[in-house]
Amino acid sequence: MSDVRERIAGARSIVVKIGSSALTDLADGLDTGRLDRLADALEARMRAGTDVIVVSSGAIGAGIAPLGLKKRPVDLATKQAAASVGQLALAHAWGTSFARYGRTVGQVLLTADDISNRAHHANAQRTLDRLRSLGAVAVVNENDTVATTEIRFGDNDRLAALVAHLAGADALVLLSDVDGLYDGDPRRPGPDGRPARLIPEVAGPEDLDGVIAGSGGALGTGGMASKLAAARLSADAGVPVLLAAASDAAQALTAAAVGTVFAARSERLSARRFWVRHAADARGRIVLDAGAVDAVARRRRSLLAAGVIGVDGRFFDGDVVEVVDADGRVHARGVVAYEADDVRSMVGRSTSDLPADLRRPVIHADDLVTV
Ligand SMILES: Nc1ncnc2c1ncn2[C@@H]1O[C@H](COP(=O)(O)OP(=O)(O)O)[C@@H](O)[C@H]1O
Ligand SMILES: N[C@@H](CCC(=O)OP(=O)(O)O)C(=O)O
Repeated sequence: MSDVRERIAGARSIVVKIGSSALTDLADGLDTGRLDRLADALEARMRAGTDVIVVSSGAIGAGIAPLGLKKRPVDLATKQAAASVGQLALAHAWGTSFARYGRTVGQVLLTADDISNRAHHANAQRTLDRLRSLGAVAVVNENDTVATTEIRFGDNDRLAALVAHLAGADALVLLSDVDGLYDGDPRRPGPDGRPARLIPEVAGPEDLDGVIAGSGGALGTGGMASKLAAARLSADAGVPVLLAAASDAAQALTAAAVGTVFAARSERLSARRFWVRHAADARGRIVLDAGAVDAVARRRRSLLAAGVIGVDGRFFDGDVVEVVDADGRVHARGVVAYEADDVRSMVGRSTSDLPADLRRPVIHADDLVTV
């Protein structure tokens, strides 16, 4: 067995994320039979000595039928209403299912802000840790009712990867309705007519060359692209990932011998660079000319005012901003040294033209992380 699979099979603490499609269907809502089988596999892993945190999607999917809706809502307010109805059913179902084993469940609802805000982050960490030490299983979901478009994780794959980082987990398991990563959307044949092929192991970004990550099903949110982004985030945090079908949960959670595994980086990104790249909300954008993009993204230089051609948003020194090219493509994120209006006054000027208090780089190389 590969080292990565061994690491996941032997992990002392894991985060297991379960997608909407594994727990709900459009017509009948929450499927408690499937949820029970997942709880069986999770309980078995806990009894084998592993700490488990569950990230469960499915609130919106579980709220559709009770509200008399015919399909997954697309507007934010109806999604939030469905999530508020469905979350109650979802948490109750997890509670009832684990009660078969005498196991208590704690509900933890988080937003993106809670992960980037230091105080909230510490509180969430403490709650998860205490639930674990009390023998209860945390069931996490996004706090959909208060999350707005700006602060939404957008998908629970990313939330799960951030929770794995926050909890210092040794592995992340993503359980979906697909049995792994394919080189193209498995629902469609590729351009040459052949069926998509399963990729058993992703050792690094080069293994993703040519892979087409398609959209999700009728109930899922992010599709394969959000799982790949979550796998990359986890790799940076030093956490290996297993992507498998929820119907294979028992095998996935014992020998990890199914699905696709993603190796972690051998050296995890420092906490600060990880935060800049993945966790912090960007407060604005700085637009660069082509020379500055090359200097910053390829040659890892500090960003100087001379290469800046535009500034978007209101931000202050110390905030995280996106560094984009003239077409809006994001190349890096960084901690900006000035507030937005100061950067606006510096656009295109060489350092020697600037007043003495504006001569530091707009973003120092140590504070820049490519994306
Ligand atoms: N390259 C790919 N490999 C595997 N699945 C893919 C790929 N591209 C698109 N998909 C689709 O992504 C879906 C899983 O994403 P999603 O529906 O968001 O799942 P979940 O609800 O578990 O988060 C699968 O049903 C699959 O059809
Ligand atoms: N918080 C939402 C999560 C939506 C979501 O990310 O779904 P999925 O892509 O199935 O993991 C819900 O519970 O419906």
